[in-house]
Amino acid sequence: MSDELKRGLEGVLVAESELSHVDGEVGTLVYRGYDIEELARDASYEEVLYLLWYGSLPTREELESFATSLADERDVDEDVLATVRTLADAGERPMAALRTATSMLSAYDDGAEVEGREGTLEQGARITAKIPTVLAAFERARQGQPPIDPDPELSHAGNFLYMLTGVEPDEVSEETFDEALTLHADHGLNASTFTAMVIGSTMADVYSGVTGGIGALSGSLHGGANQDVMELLYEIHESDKDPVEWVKDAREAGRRVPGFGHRVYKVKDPRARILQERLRDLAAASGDDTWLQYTTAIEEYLTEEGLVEKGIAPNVDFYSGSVYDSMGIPMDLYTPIFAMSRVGGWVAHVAEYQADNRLIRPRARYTGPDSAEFVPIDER
Ligand SMILES: CC(=O)SCCNC(=O)CCNC(=O)[C@H](O)C(C)(C)COP(=O)(O)OP(=O)(O)OC[C@H]1O[C@@H](n2cnc3c(N)ncnc32)[C@H](O)[C@@H]1OP(=O)(O)O
Ligand SMILES: O=C([O-])CC(=O)C(=O)O
Repeated sequence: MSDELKRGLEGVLVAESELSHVDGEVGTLVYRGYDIEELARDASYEEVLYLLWYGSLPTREELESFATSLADERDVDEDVLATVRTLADAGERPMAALRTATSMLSAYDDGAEVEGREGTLEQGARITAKIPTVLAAFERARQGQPPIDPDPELSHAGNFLYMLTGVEPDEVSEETFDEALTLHADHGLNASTFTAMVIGSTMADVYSGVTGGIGALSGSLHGGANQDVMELLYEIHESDKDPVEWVKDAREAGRRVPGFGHRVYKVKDPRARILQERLRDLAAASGDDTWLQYTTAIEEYLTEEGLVEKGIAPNVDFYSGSVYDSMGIPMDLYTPIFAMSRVGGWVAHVAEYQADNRLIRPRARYTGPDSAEFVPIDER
């Protein structure tokens, strides 16, 4: 047994997976061998889910049947919607509300019809289908509005935007959002996926794994950074400072730049590259390139400063927020939207891991005292 301490489990190999591969030196990401750029451009989120869950890209017929069965699961029980309203009234943060509501969904799931991998995928599909409904209902409740019923005729991406606003999205918004969902669907053993896997490795149900995954994703070192980036951009905007000056000051004050740095990527994240392109398209279409200017200026400055050379480059969270903001989506929904996509990866990894399961249980080096004399409470 090796006694080498690997803080943060950096580089530790704990499983084999066919699902996705991140090449951090070159800056590529593939899902089951398919390059993320191609999938983002040419495949829908539903196709990507099918690929991750069932192992191959679907035929047209398979996709139609899969997308229909997913859309049929979008309705959420009235009790869960009532809880969502209660949470909104209490001022709960959307990511925490999503965590609570996702956990509650299990009370209204009669269980999988089959056992094992297929059962995990069956329940995982229900969770994946219902998360957008929960999230949109939460946002509507915060605005004092009733929820909008899901429309089974719309795509996963299109239906979410519709439930948020009550207006069917235009083609560009739907496609851009669908692309963002594809980009966020899976990413090796990131912290939230590992969390879901650890939970799954005890043979707990997939609701527990997904609920844990949401919790892990919410933190500022992981998915929470997309909201932090947008808050930073607004802070800069409202300060009337030049973005580069602002970042200089922040760095001098010892602040990390959210949306930069990654455990695996030592070069720019390919998803950041694609999202930056989408931001460019959205800015050209709207005539407002404020966020594009700010983010590009910050990236250029940090590149000149040698940060990128040191391997601290833009990650997916650096550009996603500006894309969502350009689509009029509130800032604190960005991380829940990440979860709405990543649930596909969590479910896929739990199903894959449980098929050849071994309890995940590492160890810590004990650094406490060897022995201590117990003193009864009244004598301390
Ligand atoms: C979807 C995702 O989860 S993508 C990641 C989203 N998170 C963020 O964007 C938050 C900002 N980034 C970070 O905090 C980090 O880069 C992490 C947590 C993502 C990865 O970090 P780790 O692999 O654990 O690296 P670690 O935290 O040890 O940092 C290594 C060095 O890079 C520096 N560094 C890392 N990220 C940044 C950053 N964003 N800004 C400035 N310096 C940074 C650290 O200060 C450290 O420098 P040092 O060795 O001189 O002390
Ligand atoms: O892989 C990671 O550590 C974080 C990340 O980019 C993701 O989860 O998408």
